[in-house]
Amino acid sequence: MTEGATTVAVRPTEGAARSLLAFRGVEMVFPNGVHAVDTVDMDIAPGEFVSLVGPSGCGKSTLLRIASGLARPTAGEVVLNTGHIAYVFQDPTLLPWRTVRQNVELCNQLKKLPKAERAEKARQAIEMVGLAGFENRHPNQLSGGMRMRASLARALTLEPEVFLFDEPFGAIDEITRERLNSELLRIFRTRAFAGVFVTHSIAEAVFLSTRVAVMSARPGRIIGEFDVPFPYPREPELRSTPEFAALTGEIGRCLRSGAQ
Ligand SMILES: Nc1ncnc2c1ncn2[C@@H]1O[C@H](COP(=O)(O)OP(=O)(O)OP(=O)(O)O)[C@@H](O)[C@H]1O
Repeated sequence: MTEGATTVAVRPTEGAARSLLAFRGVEMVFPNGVHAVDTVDMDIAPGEFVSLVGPSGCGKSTLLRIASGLARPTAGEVVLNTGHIAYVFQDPTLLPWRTVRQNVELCNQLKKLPKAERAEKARQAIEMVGLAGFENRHPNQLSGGMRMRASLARALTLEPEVFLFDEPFGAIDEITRERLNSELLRIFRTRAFAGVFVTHSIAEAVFLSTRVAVMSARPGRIIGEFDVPFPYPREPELRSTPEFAALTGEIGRCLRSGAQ
């Protein structure tokens, strides 16, 4: 499900250069004593697409949940300089009894937008994710990749300035995943949101991002940040260049050093 504008602290934007989303000393210890996240400081500026990679259970999803306001940190704070935030999960969470169009309209229906306006926003989002012609299908009539496109379209109708992705393509086959990566980049450049993307794939992180942040094993903290120098638009062939391999290798070494 996509989320509205709820978070720990929402402050008005004062200048274009400031961060849209900032983690300030964020720490998370669950009531059962699990220390999931240890002092994370990170800024995400407009135009940035930051991927988070780290060992399983290091607190990546927890950080996204905190950023979206779904969870409250036990120390520190998240500062969100926009009210427009959206979130997509690995599970597309579509309502099976609603068509693609009805699913994509859902958030704006809940926000009580006039019917014509929400229909137009849904039409644009469906077109943007390449689902035009499939509006009247139900989720069980779609492939996994198409369901994820529908989930993306639903989030896009919120016109997010900050877009959080929790491993959205993790359950999708390699070829479809690469195609969805390219399409997500096109949408990123058209809609100009700031992205935070959780993935287990270093190659996916490098292909998509302006920056990759590496987390240690639990309790997760940021142990390395890597700027990705490749200009956009990025073509799929980028993945087979020596420069791409060198950067993924460097990030892999950092990841292993913190994996314990
Ligand atoms: N509500 C909760 N109560 C207690 N422990 C939790 C809760 N939610 C998550 N955890 C634990 O916190 C740790 C971090 O979980 P989280 O889902 O954030 O990790 P992750 O890095 O996203 O993992 P993965 O890569 O496997 O998806 C895990 O050990 C998890 O079991």
